[in-house]
Amino acid sequence: MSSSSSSELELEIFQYIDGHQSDFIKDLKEWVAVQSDSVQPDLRKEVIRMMVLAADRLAALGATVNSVNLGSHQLPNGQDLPLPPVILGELGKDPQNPTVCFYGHVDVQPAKKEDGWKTDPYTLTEINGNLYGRGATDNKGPVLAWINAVETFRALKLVVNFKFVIEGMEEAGSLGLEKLLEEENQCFFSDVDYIVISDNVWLSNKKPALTYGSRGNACFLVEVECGGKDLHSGTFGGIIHEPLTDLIALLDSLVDPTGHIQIPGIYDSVAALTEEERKLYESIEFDLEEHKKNSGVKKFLYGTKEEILLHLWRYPSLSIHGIEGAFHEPGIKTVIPSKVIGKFSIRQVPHMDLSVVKRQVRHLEGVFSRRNSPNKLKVSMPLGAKPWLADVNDPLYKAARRAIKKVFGEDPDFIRDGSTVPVARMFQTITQKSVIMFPIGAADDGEHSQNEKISRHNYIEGTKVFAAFFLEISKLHRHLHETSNMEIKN
Ligand SMILES: NCC(=O)N[C@@H](Cc1c[nH]cn1)C(=O)O
Ligand SMILES: [Zn+2]
Ligand SMILES: [Zn+2]
Repeated sequence: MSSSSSSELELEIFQYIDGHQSDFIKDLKEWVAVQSDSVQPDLRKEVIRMMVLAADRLAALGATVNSVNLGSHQLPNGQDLPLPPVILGELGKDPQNPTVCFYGHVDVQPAKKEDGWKTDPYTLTEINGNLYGRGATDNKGPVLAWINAVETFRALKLVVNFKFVIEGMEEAGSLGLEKLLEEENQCFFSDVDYIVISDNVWLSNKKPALTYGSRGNACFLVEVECGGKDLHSGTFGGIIHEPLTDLIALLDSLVDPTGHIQIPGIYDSVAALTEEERKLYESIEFDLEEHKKNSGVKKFLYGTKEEILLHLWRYPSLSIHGIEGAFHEPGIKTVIPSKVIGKFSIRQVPHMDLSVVKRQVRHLEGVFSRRNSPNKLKVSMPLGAKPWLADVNDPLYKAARRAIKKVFGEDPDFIRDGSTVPVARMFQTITQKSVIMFPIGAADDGEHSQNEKISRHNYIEGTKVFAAFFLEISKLHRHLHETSNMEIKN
């Protein structure tokens, strides 16, 4: 394809996308309306309903769709729960075209209006150019932006063969996905050239970014139990070892007020910071004040841009997420809970090893034994995801960078991400294909938070950037093949 016909095609595609904005937003509204929360067991049927909607959307594109049943999983309380199917889709089989596999997830984090949302989390609401709703940016918006970009091409001409992996358990750690990828490695993935994940967000509110690394995560449960029933604190308070008091002491032993993890040995295998890498951090544009404003907090643990980025991207962090069984509703209930479960996670970085971290967390047993408590302690790691790091010299990054420059008029930031997309490392290890993370959401989108949003601008321009990427990767792929064929002939 000549460059003039390619830019004509581009123009035609961009016009199509601009002309179909309201259809694309209508699609997102329909998806956001599904409470596909993979974290809360009683909403699992909604996740499964969401998978049907996503499969139907791909089928309407003309893709072949296979909804793969992953069976079920067991909750800590012993209850068996069905896993949502993973969708494997395929569109186009032209051997001249590169095959790009897209991954996205259509499950969401929990959301309730009472958590402090200004609008109903499951009703996509546009205010001042922002589309508010749970999943708007994480990750339903980007998944639909990709699908709509493909749709635009289908209406014109396919320059890429597409494959899709859409899952519904990402927010709960991508249960069952690794086994499926291993099983499909020689089949579904055999002819895939490139893998694109569009999840997470830019580093800034306005400047686009490409992500080349993400942290992993090890999630822990700490259960402390006394007897079989809750007790009156007037009748038993002062004469028993209370499970919640034990648990608070255990949780308090994990991290100090400076954010330093107190678990002995936890930093031992963290990759050493090279001078070259330190310099890289110095050159990254990052607005600390903007980031602070996005978070709503008054002060960060670190005062410089370099320290903040290092601690987000390439050092582990420990967060405490909640306590099951502890009375959390408004009002006063003078009870001693009999069983409480603390939840925390440790974000993993290269070269930490999940099994070593699991062993190191046994530090809690030592803390517990020093309390001489007769209560029962159980520590488990129900979930572990490894960190991911890609090579930015891969053609995928070149094509994505060109597409961003074309649509947004500037070069992207090259960033790592502090959060976890478990499939990134799985794809890399199992398929050995090139993987890119190509976010379209902005830093102030509020992933996992109240009032999550994607701006209309990012959603629509993000659709264009994906379309421009299809053209760029097809050009680059052809060029790479022509040069390698020439080298073989010579
Ligand atoms: N948008 C990616 C994301 O938010 N991923 C989750 C995945 C996860 C990690 N541990 C449990 N779930 C994240 O919290 O990073
Ligand atoms: Zn996500
Ligand atoms: Zn998420």
